Amino acid sequence: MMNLTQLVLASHNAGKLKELQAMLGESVQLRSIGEFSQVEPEETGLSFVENAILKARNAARISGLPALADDSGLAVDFLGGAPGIYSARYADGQGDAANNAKLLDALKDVPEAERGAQFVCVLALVRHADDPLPILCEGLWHGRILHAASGEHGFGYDPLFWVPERNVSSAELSPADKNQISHRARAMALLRQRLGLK
Ligand SMILES: O=P(O)(O)OP(=O)(O)OP(=O)(O)OC[C@H]1O[C@@H](n2cnc3c(O)ncnc32)[C@H](O)[C@@H]1O
Ligand SMILES: [Mg+2]
Repeated sequence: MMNLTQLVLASHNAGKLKELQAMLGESVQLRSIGEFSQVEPEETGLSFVENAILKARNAARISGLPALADDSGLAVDFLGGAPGIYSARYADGQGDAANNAKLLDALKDVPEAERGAQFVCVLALVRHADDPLPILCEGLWHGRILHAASGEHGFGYDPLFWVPERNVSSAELSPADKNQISHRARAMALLRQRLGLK
């Protein structure tokens, strides 16, 4: 179908690169789009799917390689699904710590039973910039938002995301464990199937 020994990852997020490369193993080498350009495309889509496709096309255009994009985020029930596709920009671009502080504040007096949330991941793979048939795979991960940060692993909202099936925060999971059960792991398992890998 396509030469999959090398793919460019359409992401400037080092945490995603690490997780996705670990999931793919050695048969596929992921090259960061950062090798080709430091300019991040504007994420103008209204859905994870649209933003993933937009990022993948942009990276394929810049690199000349097939491109994989990951658009992900945290959808909090009490906030009607926010921050959702705006998760990275929740605190106006001030970064992970500010995003987490804003989320804790928004849920300050919200009781346990109403703190449900899900991580969402959409992976988009395009063979070239104008690919009319991108491969799309999604994964969800259900959990709850903690009252305080806990754990040192992972990135982003991991310290605030309680994982019911393990009784720890997702930042307390080992990287290998997170990569077995996360939203990204589920999306990647589907992608591997679609590509006939493994
Ligand atoms: O767009 P790229 O360059 O890939 O990098 P990004 O960090 O901007 O990525 P997104 O636009 O997809 O935004 C995802 C947001 O959701 C958060 N997020 C996604 N997956 C996560 C995970 O596994 N653990 C913790 N936070 C996660 C992440 O920290 C960002 O704030
Ligand atoms: Mg982004």
